[in-house]
Amino acid sequence: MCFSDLCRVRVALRIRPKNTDELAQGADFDTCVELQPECKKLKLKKNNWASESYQFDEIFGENSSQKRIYEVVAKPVVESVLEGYNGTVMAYGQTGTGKTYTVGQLGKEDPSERGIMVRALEHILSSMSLETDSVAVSYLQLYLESVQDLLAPEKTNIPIVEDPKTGEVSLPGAAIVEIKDLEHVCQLLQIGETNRHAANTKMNTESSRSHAILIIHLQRSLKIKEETTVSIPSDTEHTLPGDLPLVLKSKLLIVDLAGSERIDKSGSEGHMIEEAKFINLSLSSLGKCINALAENSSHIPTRDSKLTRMLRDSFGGTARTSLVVTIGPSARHHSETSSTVLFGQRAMKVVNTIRLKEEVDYETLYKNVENEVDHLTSEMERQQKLRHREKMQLEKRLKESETFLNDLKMISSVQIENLEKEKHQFEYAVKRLMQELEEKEGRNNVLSEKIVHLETSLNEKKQQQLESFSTTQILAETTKTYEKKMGELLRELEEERSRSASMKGHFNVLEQQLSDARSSAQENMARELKRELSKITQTFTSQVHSLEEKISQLVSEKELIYGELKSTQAKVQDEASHRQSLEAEVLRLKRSKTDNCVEESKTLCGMVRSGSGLGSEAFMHKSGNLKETLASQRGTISKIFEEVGLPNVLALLKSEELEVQIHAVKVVANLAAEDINQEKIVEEGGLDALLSLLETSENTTIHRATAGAIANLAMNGT
Ligand SMILES: Nc1ncnc2c1ncn2[C@@H]1O[C@H](COP(=O)(O)OP(=O)(O)OP(=O)(O)O)[C@@H](O)[C@H]1O
Repeated sequence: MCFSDLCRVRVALRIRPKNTDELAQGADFDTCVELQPECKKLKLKKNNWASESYQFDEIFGENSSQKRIYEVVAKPVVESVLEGYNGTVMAYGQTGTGKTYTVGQLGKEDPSERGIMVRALEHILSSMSLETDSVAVSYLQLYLESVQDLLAPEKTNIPIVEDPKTGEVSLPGAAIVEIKDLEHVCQLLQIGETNRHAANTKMNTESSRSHAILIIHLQRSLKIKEETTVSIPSDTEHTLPGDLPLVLKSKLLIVDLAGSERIDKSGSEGHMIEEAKFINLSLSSLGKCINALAENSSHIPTRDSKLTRMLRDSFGGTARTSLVVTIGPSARHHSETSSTVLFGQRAMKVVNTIRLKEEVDYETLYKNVENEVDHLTSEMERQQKLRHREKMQLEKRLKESETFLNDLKMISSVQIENLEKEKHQFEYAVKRLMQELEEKEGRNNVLSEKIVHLETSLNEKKQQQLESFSTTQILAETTKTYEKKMGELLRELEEERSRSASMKGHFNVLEQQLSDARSSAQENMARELKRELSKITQTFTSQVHSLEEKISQLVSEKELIYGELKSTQAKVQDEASHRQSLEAEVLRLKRSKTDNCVEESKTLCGMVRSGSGLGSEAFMHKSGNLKETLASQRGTISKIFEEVGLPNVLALLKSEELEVQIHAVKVVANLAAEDINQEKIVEEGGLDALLSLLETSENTTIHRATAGAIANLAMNGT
């Protein structure tokens, strides 16, 4: 990428202050310059005859500071160099007029004395970043047409090479030292100054016989975007991928030319004359080139001297160029001053075509690519090693996994077999438990049925026992009544016996009377009495017989009742024991059922969730049913009682049909069980009816029911 611009060589004139030596030479120190600084014009005087005025870009008088000269002369060039253009700042003038002072003064003790070289580097360093940009210097001197390295004095005869295509001048072999900071700059310039060959001349003992050239190489980094088409010097277009390290390369030449004086004037002798010839050759060659450029000549004799070859770019080239021409004020040096002024005037006519050139930093690019290749190679090797290691590890793991898998398979097959066995065992156990459960359920059902049955029978037994107990009570009562009756009968018998005895006494009396009557002839009467007696006797005997029969009947009945009582008591006892055993059995069965249920629930826990729900619930249900039946019977009887009426029911006790009697007596017995009915039954003659039924009936059911009813009535307090 190139940008071109026309730029005239700028020329400033600097007038050195009056020299102390010159002043010492005479109070009439004559000057040859007439200065008009504000119009930047100078007139040269000779023998008080002033010549025409010469105009310069800037004229610095005796009191001009180093700083001012830098800012006017060098600063624009330095700024241009920082932008990427080449630049040149030169000092041209007679020996001792202050070229070195203007350009190379280090100003170690007084910074204000610093010349253009130090100030330019200071300016450049402050304007660049040394992280991305670089500043390097070469410090050379051209002495007797030989280029020497002031930073490496052993390097002499350094060739000057021109790029045939670009015209770029380079000095291969010259040291290029990268600058770190200003201190480093001063050190390098000091080294260069020390090494600069200086020959004593008559005019100036410290006069520079060589041309000193400081080359400052600048490289500033630029970045361009991807896929940018870049024109590169090989005239081929390349599309370079990625960010390219583009750079702006520029260089600044600061040249402190050797004195431009005439040989005879400088007083050079022998070796010195040779020096002066070469110096003048370079300078005259430079002057010729400038003349040719100023006259737009087609031929520029740059190849005539090494100086013009080195400065090829500075005049008529692509560099922005500033020239400081230095003159002394003394009239004695009028001709040198005049030639210097004319040199400057010609130089002002030279126009350069400054050109900005960006180029790919192939060195950096190469380094970057090389680094990238190194990095990629090492990364590739690392990756290969890593992959190899990973492969080895994976193979190892694969083997381990295979072994593990085989082991696992074996273990799994054994476990599967064991599990199969266990499964079969469990299935068998479950089946067995299910069977047991079913059996237990069956047993429970049977037990529940048994319980229900036993409950029913127990209730019946209870009822029977209750009835037996009532019968026993009735029998006891009846026995008591009979005993009482028997006592009464026995008393009657005793009375009869006593009456009989008294009758016997009376009979004896009568027999005595009879015998007396016999004796006294009252035989008729006796017969009468005898008949009467036999009647009485018969009556009595029959009465006695009947009584005795009654007694014997009562005794037999009593014995019968006793027997029945005993058998009833035995029955009651049996039934009581039977009931106890039944209750015990019921309890046992309940317990057994509860145990079975617990066992069932334990057995089926987590396997089969089921329950019969029978047993006690069923028993309760049955028991409830029984109670309900009794209650309903009682209700029915009460209904019959209310509807039929008690006298009618009692009348049925005397029915000739046994079934009717049985039902009637059961009704009465049930009624007699209720307290509220008892008095009514007695009032209605029920007790007598029951007693007569007990006497007359031979049916045991009637006996039992009647006895129960009598017992209930007998228990009534009232
Ligand atoms: N503007 C100035 N102010 C003060 N002193 C100056 C000035 N110019 C030159 N000098 C002094 O004059 C002397 C000669 O200067 P300088 O060496 O710079 O001349 P020169 O042109 O470089 O000579 P040569 O060509 O022989 O090297 C030095 O001592 C320098 O300090």
